[in-house]
Amino acid sequence: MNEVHSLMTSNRHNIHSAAYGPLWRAFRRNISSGILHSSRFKSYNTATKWALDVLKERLDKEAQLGQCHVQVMKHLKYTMFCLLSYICFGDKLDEKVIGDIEDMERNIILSLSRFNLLGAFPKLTKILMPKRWEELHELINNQERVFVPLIRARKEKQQRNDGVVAYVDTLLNLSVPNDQEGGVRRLSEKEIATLCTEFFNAAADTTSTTMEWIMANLVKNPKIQEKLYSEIQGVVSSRDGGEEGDEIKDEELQKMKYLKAVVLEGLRRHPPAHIGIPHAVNDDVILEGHLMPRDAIIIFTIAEMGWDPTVWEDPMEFKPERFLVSEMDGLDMTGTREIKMMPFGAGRRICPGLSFGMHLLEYLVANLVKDFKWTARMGDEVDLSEKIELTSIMKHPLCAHISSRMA
Ligand code: HEM
Repeated sequence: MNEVHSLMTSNRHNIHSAAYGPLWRAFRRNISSGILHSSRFKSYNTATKWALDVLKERLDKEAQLGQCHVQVMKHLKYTMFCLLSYICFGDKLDEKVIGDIEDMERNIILSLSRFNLLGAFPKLTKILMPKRWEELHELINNQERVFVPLIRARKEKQQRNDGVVAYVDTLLNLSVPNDQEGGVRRLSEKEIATLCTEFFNAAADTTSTTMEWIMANLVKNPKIQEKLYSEIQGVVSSRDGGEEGDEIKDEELQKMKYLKAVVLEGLRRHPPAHIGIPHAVNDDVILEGHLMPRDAIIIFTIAEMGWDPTVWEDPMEFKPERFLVSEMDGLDMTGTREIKMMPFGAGRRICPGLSFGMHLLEYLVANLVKDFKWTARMGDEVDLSEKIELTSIMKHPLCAHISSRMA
């Protein structure tokens, strides 16, 4: 792995990198059919419930301090880091450690594009840009300083068999082809640290950004929020007397068609990635009469697909009802049958976190709407202008007024 890949493996102008392929493929398989497969969701119940409690507590606290106004995004981000660190290392981490991971990942994201040139021309840039190389090494050292102790602690716990399967366990057990000597080998601690960064960066921003957009639209459209709340109440009030807890559970989420429609509409109207990660064509392909030459770089315009007026009526409006009509039943988001929208990409490189991402969005939206009424601040309009960072974020972050529904 070269130094630039040591920050994020998918930071690719290495799309063609044969040397990198096997490790990346093993990582993908490990996520989609292993740690984040839908059969595992139940085993994350403790983690998701904990993250939800942290989120509600933080929202409550800020609301009490600031006349019920909350800056939503910072809490969503922190919540995602709580949840992902639990899944990654198999336990609740301290606030300080979670904060360190969040800061470190943010620094990496913000500076990643500065290192593309180093990866493309390492020899030349080592002479011409020594400061930038120093900066890169500093980020890599920091990544290892934060993650390696956590990886080692997890390794020890794994030996004591605590009954939890953490993401890091699956990486410690992973075998990848050994390029130099043939056969297979285990991942080094440094490689595992890089894959942890990949995991946090792929999952935290995408999910929290989408959550913020959905909540902003629910604030802007009180009727949609009330319709969703009615659905939630309907499901919750039909609980058997014996059912415990006030949190909405997986089985209950399955019964909520309008909730799913709200989440899908959020992903269609505000996909966090406006364009996909660049892909390359393996061989010459003729597509609808156009030649795509071998090695051509292809970038899918994800947002434009979801806004196509020939496919979607009033595409720029937020209308979850469009997903309730029969033609939308079983909408294919994997690109296997058709592509109407592809917020998670499509085909072989589709997001391996699709099912988990959808599950999380439904779980968080349902529970936040069940417990709080979300409204705009007095005299304030929710502004849905966008700004592109790593993902497409709200130019004016959502600041909402919340009030407890229990009162
Ligand atoms: C709202 C939630 C999410 C959205 C909208 C989303 C979207 C995407 C998109 C558009 C891609 C690029 C696909 C392509 O190259 O064609 C991607 C890749 C990826 N996503 Fe997600 N994602 C989400 C959540 C997650 C989660 C929870 C994880 C868990 C770790 C995850 C892990 C990844 C990884 C590892 C890749 C790179 C896959 C590869 O290059 O082969 N994502 N995601």
